[in-house]
Amino acid sequence: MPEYIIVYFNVRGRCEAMRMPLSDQGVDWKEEVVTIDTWMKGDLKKEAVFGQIPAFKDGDFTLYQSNAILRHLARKHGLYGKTPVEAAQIDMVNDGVEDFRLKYIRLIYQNYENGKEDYIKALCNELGHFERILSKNNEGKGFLVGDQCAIRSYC
Ligand SMILES: CCCCC[C@H](O)/C=C/[C@H]1[C@@H](SC[C@H](NC(=O)CC[C@H](N)C(=O)O)C(=O)NCC(=O)O)CC(=O)[C@@H]1C/C=C\CCCC(=O)O
Repeated sequence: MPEYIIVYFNVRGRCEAMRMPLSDQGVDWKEEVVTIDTWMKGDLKKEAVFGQIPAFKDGDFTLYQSNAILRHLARKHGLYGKTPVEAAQIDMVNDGVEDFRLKYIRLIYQNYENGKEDYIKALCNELGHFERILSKNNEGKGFLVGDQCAIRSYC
């Protein structure tokens, strides 16, 4: 029985960034897929610390906030760099991805028809930030930071 359970809607959304490292590291997990109807009943929302999912169950421990879940997995599975500086660099990239994700979510949920053209135009610049970070590590031949995979190397 896997010790990890991801509780989330039936979308990639905020959980694909967990699924890829777990899969690549050969770590098993179970999915508890939440339907909209179940969510609208309100029990799960009431139970959620901030009224939202994903939730991540690690044995008897349940964690909310997707970025906290990623950092938890990074610490547990050696994906958080070798030094405090490398961990801080990984946090910086994770926060950069969060900024990028929020722009995507605003586009999807608030401004799709009027915003999609500008969003696509800005994509090269947005992704360029991450390319420049990669290029600075071992002339782009390395990982995000240091000389090993990190939790944010996957997306
Ligand atoms: C009744 C509303 C159902 C919404 C389901 C829908 O699939 C939404 C998904 C998008 C949300 S995640 C769901 C949201 N949780 C959070 O925003 C958590 C934020 C927290 N800071 C964290 O964990 O980091 C939530 O619980 N909504 C319900 C509520 O009552 O508030 C944000 C996304 O990224 C999800 C997907 C967006 C687009 C889907 C595109 C296709 C894909 O990625 O597969």
